[in-house]
Amino acid sequence: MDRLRVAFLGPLASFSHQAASESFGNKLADLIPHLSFADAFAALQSQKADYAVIPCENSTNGSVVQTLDLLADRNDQYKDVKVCGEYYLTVHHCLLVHKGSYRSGWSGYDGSITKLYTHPQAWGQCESVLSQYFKGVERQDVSSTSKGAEIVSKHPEEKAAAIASRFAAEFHGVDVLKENIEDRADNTTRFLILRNVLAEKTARLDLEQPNAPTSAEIPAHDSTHKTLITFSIDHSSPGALAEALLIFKKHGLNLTTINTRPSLKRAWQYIFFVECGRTPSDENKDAVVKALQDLRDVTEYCRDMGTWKDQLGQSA
Ligand SMILES: O=C(O)C(=O)C[C@]1(C(=O)O)C=C[C@@H](O)C=C1
Repeated sequence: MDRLRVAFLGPLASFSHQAASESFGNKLADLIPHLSFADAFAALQSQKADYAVIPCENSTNGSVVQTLDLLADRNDQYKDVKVCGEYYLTVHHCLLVHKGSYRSGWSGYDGSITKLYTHPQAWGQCESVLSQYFKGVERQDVSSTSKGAEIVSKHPEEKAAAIASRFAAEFHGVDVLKENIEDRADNTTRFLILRNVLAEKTARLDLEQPNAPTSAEIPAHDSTHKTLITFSIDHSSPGALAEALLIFKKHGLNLTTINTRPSLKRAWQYIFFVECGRTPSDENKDAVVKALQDLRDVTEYCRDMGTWKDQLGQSA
């Protein structure tokens, strides 16, 4: 069988790398780092990659809006990209400093760090430590947590630290000044596994997560398949959103999350991202197709973004 090409946000040792290697670890796969989520989407659309592993939400900090904006696909750039799986990664952040720069460790830390680097999504996962020890310290967004670690490794002259994983510290040869700086021990990021629907070999892959969080750790949804549908509505028509959401109920589809992003067509008009779940049965096997037919009557546009196995609580 051909090797699978899996795109993720690099450089190596990012959390996305970890999610990609864990979710495709038992397959013949080449993991290909990309500079941005947009680059990974573009590689998937142009079939330079068969899959992409992209973060979409974090249990502490909420939605990854950059990913939602790419899924919104306002300019029809990624029309063959669909979701085919999900992966939950427990995310532990560390404060990383240039090798040998703080020899007495966290207990001897003198408050001299003047700059912090990380991916924008990580700040909101570590607010307690940041507000307690790094008030007023400059925060520099970088393209990924591992990019932050790489910068710190290359700049001994800066009094800087990066927020990234222990794996990134080892990979980039920097020291861990403090570990587990995330606000919550159960800090988890959900990654979507995307595929190009035109790539033949992606149609058959079974993507089970053997180590998925169990229902004791995270409450499971009462469903085993999830579907993502994006749509926009005519906001001037009273009840248009309620009407659209009732269609999910009519077809026995349980709403699990709803997100919005600006449509960028008119101010205060939105694209809705609705995830719904169902336990597959003979009765509901056409539920998604029927719901999409009905939605087309009440929405301005709507798009089926794929169906995949719910991994929450599957290993319980
Ligand atoms: O910067 C990384 O290491 C990433 O893989 C991105 C990302 C994200 O966007 O959510 C992934 C997991 C963590 O939540 C923090 C950052």
